[in-house]
Amino acid sequence: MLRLAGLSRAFGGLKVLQEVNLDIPRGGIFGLIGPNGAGKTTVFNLITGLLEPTGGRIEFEGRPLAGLAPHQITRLGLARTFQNIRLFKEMTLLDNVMAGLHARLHYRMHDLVFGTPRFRGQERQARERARELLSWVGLDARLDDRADNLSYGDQRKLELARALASEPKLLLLDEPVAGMNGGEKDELMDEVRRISARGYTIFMIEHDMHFVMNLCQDIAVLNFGRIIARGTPEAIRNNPEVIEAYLGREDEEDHASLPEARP
Ligand SMILES: Nc1ncnc2c1ncn2[C@@H]1O[C@H](COP(=O)(O)OP(=O)(O)OP(=O)(O)O)[C@@H](O)[C@H]1O
Repeated sequence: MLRLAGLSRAFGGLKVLQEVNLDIPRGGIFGLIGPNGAGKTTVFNLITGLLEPTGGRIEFEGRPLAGLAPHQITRLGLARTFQNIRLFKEMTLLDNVMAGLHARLHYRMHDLVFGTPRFRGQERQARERARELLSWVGLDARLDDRADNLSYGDQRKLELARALASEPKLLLLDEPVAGMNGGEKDELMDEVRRISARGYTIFMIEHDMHFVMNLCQDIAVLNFGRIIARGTPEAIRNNPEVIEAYLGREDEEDHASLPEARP
């Protein structure tokens, strides 16, 4: 579904990604892990058109993404959440998700200004869909709350609902459980599983090993801008090069081990 071929990116003399090759098949939940600064977010920024590669190419469903603007890439069916939450904080939950849906609506300025039946019909449908998406992440009881009244964990869930509003085929999640407590992580794990079961392909970057190892069937490891391993959670956990990448860095206190997945 998504192919990265010889993908490279440098910032000045700093080679952040070096000839990354990665094929992400349709369906399932794919994880990209790696120590801080390995280049993971840069991979997402290249895929979503926020950055241009300095080498190599990206194809989505066989179509090269080179030269496309981020909104054009979104229209092809690719959506993402960000490591640093980006919500409309003073707007309600419903309006935040509706904002994501508007990219897909088909009315003209005329319809909007005059409140035509076409406009009203589409708005009604959008509101229903927004409600449904909020229920997928367990926030449907708080439709009219302001986004900034949510806990940090719930703001992340709202971001996920908003990303789903663009009807993506592939959903990129950048550290979805960062800042969440244990209970929130477990809830999100169930919600991501259910979203995946609805037919969305999911590609996540995540530092929380328990979350990644339990959720992803297929994991790649990035270290210093190169893919050093790819495989099942079991294979990744036992890969000596991966263990070395994590254990070999003293600044990685919270990532210093690859814990066993809970059954
Ligand atoms: N716009 C930029 N300009 C210059 N350097 C950058 C830029 N974006 C990223 N970098 C550098 O590229 C390297 C990789 O960063 P990136 O954010 O992709 O890593 P990461 O694996 O996502 O890290 P983390 O797990 O900490 O989020 C870092 O050394 C970072 O400082």
